Amino acid sequence: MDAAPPRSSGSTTSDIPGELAEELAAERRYLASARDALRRMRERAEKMLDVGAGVGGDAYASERLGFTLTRRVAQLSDQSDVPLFFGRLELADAIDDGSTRYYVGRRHVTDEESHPLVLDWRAPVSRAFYRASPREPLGVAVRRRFGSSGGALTSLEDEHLDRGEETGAASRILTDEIERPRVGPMRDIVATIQPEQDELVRADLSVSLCVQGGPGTGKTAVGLHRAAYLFYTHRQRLERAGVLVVGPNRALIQYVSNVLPALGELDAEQISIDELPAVAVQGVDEPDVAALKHDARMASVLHRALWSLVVPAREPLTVPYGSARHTLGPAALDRVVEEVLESAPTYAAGRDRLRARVVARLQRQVESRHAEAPSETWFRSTSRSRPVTRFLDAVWPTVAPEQLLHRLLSDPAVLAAAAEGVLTDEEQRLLQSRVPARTYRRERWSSADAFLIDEVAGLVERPRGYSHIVADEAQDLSAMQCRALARRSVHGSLTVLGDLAQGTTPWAARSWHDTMTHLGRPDAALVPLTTGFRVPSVVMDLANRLVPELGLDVPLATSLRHDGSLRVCRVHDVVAAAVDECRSALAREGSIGLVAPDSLVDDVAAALAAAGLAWNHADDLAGEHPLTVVPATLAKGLEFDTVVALEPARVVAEERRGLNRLYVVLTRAVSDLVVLHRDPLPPALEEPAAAR
Ligand SMILES: Nc1ncnc2c1ncn2[C@@H]1O[C@H](COP(=O)(O)OP(=O)(O)OP(=O)(O)O)[C@@H](O)[C@H]1O
Repeated sequence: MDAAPPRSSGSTTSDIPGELAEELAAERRYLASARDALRRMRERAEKMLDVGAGVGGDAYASERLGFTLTRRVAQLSDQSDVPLFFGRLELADAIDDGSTRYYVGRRHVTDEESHPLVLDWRAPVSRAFYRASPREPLGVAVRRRFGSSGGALTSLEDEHLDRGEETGAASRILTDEIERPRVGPMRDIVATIQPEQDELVRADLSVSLCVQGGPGTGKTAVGLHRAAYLFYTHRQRLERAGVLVVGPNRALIQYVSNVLPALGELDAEQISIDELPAVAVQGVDEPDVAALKHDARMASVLHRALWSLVVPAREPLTVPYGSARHTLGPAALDRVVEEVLESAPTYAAGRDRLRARVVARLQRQVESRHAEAPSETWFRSTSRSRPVTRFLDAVWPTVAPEQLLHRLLSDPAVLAAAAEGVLTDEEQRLLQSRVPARTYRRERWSSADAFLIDEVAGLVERPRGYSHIVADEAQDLSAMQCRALARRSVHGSLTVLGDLAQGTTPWAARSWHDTMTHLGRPDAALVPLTTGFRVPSVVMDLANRLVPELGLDVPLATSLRHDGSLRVCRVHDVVAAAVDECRSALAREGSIGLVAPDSLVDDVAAALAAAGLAWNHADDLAGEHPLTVVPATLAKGLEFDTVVALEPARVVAEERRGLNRLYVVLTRAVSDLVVLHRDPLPPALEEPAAAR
């Protein structure tokens, strides 16, 4: 089919032909009326909140009602910087009478008679806005997209799918959106979600996904929008058990944490992976030790160490009943222990079950010998009695997870018993190479220890679960971290996002199958994303030269962006040149990231201060300055209009996976990348020098 060029209003109103200008004016009036309607919806909700607060009833019910209404009011708040809708659908069968038009926006807006004025982007009808094409129009005759600025409509683009028109990636509105300067935290992409992204966003809750996508292909955006979509579609279930979004560090979480609230979703928990275990981290492991502690084999060692605490009974258990005594011998007690073990409880539940069953046996003894049922009081006091507790402490002792790990890391015999056949002698020595604190309470736990403690805690008691978990930058997760996530996944519904080429931890995945196995979803669909929305082609081409060196099987990302610039400059004084570059970038609009090898950050900071330039730290992206100084190890997931990247060879040299780190560093720029170096470049970046 020959595609006619779609009708478009251009990006400003002044150059719009008369007919389109009139249509734009009509759309603006519609937007104003939708805003009024939203205001009235909010006023009604506020009134209900006032009334709700005065309603009697029990405290819990009124608290729930207050909570629900407060959230409803918050969800109905209008964002003045974005229009209420960004699209319009005209359905094919209704085009003659013009009645079936749907505006697609960030949330439902209805008039007083409950007629829809704007449909939520997640509603089933809205799906066609993202997916319809001339080949598969999904009932759509005309799709209209709106461009906007500061909350006002500034342009529109029509595609007559019924006439074979399709703008696709050439849409001016899409291009404007991806090329806009980045200011402040990450924004939602609801207006321009692409069909292959939409397919992931709308995947059912029962489906777990593993998305392998190159830098800037929208993985983080897809994960967050999927969470928002699932909240909408399975509201009750997700609000009950919750949604967890996990990222690699606080800086990235802070950068993305506004997206869900801006979409009206206030209930997702967003944390960095290190915040998952409830353990204060104060210590640091040597890299070899950390890698070993993150190894999946540690799960077997810990499992064995914990369950080896359950031992055969040595003594009989005797309890009084009036003046009589009732006893269970070791063999009878061991039979009960066996029964409980067979029921595969958690460690803590097993102890409780053992207590209950042993006392039940004693109760039956009483019944048969005294021909009477002991009272409820006898049952309760016997359950808590010293002989029963002493028996449990000997046979199924309580243990704090920290205590168990401390024992393992400090007592060679304990470790040897638990690690036999699993860890080599050398590895066992490595695990005990740090001088332990005298008691477990004084131990300075490392981040890796925290996940070991979490593993034990998960064997002792099931942790709080979530209906859905989104794991970003998942290529960096260790086996033990994956397991920590898996045990919090109530139904196993996961969105796993990452890029093997950006793996920088010593335990980073080399294949998704391993990661998904540790996450408990070995069969999850692996979906590639390869269209980049952040990094301009010229920059992507440079970064892609590193990929063959990484020895990984990943598809290369291509960029939708053909703007932007790249300069690679050899300079005498990298720090001084960086200050100059930042100064001139500060004269332009947009954010600037000065990304330096970690060892150079102090020098850079001192030079910027001496030059009178102010900047944010990488973990404070909400800071007031356009310039942020980013150690290379914190660059992951972030983006800046201009990136000034220093000393690539040093970035490579400072870590085991330095090449992967450099790949991350080189793919942070939205528009311009300036690479400054004095040391020779890593060979992969040396030639061809055409881009210089
Ligand atoms: N469909 C889209 N429309 C507009 N912008 C988009 C779209 N998809 C992604 N983007 C933008 O592209 C940028 C990169 O997206 P995102 O950070 O989600 O990518 P990523 O794959 O997670 O990147 P990385 O691998 O570097 O972490 C963001 O600014 C995001 O808003």
